[in-house]
Amino acid sequence: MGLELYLDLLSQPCRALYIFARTNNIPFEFKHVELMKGEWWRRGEPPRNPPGAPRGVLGAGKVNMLMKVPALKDGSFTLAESIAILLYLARKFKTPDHWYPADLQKRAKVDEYLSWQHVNIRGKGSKLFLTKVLLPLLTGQPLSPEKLEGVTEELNVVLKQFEEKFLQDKPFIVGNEISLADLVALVELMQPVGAGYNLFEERPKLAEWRSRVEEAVGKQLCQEAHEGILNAKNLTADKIAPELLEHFKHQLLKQSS
Ligand SMILES: N[C@@H](CCC(=O)N[C@@H](CS)C(=O)NCC(=O)O)C(=O)O
Repeated sequence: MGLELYLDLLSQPCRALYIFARTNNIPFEFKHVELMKGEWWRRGEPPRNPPGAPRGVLGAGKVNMLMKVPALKDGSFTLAESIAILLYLARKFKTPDHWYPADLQKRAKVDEYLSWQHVNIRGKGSKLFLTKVLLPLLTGQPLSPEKLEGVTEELNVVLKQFEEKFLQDKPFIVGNEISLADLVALVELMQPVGAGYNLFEERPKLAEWRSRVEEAVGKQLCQEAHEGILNAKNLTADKIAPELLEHFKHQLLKQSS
């Protein structure tokens, strides 16, 4: 059995894997897990999965023990966590060195960004997306300008750090060539763009970096991977599984309290 990747391209880490695998000609079977339909949600455990409810594509934890996307299955081997999966693919398929350089210090700089981004770029970008796109669907009310300003400001703080501390004046995060750090950064930065906050507009340095990253992996591939998220502004509540809406409601209310 060949390599399987369980993905939904609305998810940032899934897009990173998809683009990485495609741009490096890594053969894989695309297993689509529809997040908005709550497929991942059916974990086989109450109260999330009432008795008799269908099991999701992730097979109640058999493919990803954490029941999230992305997930990898390679024969009988399974793996969770996008960064671990990216590294597994880079090593197994011996992708070009620049993605995860053998040079000790260059590699450490990739690791530095990958370690930082989780609660910073990813955390704040996801929060803006959930607040701007999903919260109004849950409450049926437009978002208050104060709330929007608050989450946007949190994101702006980490964007400034990204630009000034990580990117500086280099073409890519680790110098002259694209690495996993750039790819992971790009997919995360596109999430707020999908929510209607075009953060590149007033940041020419980031906009130029974005073009370089897209050029390096292929503009068409990037466009294809981001098509869904760039239409996310048009999401309506009826497209989202009710249990998922309920979950997000709790999550967002907790975050904003
Ligand atoms: N740290 C994980 C994050 C995975 C993750 O949060 N996936 C989301 C989609 S972006 C998901 O499956 N959410 C469903 C859930 O939280 O149960 C990774 O990088 O793979």
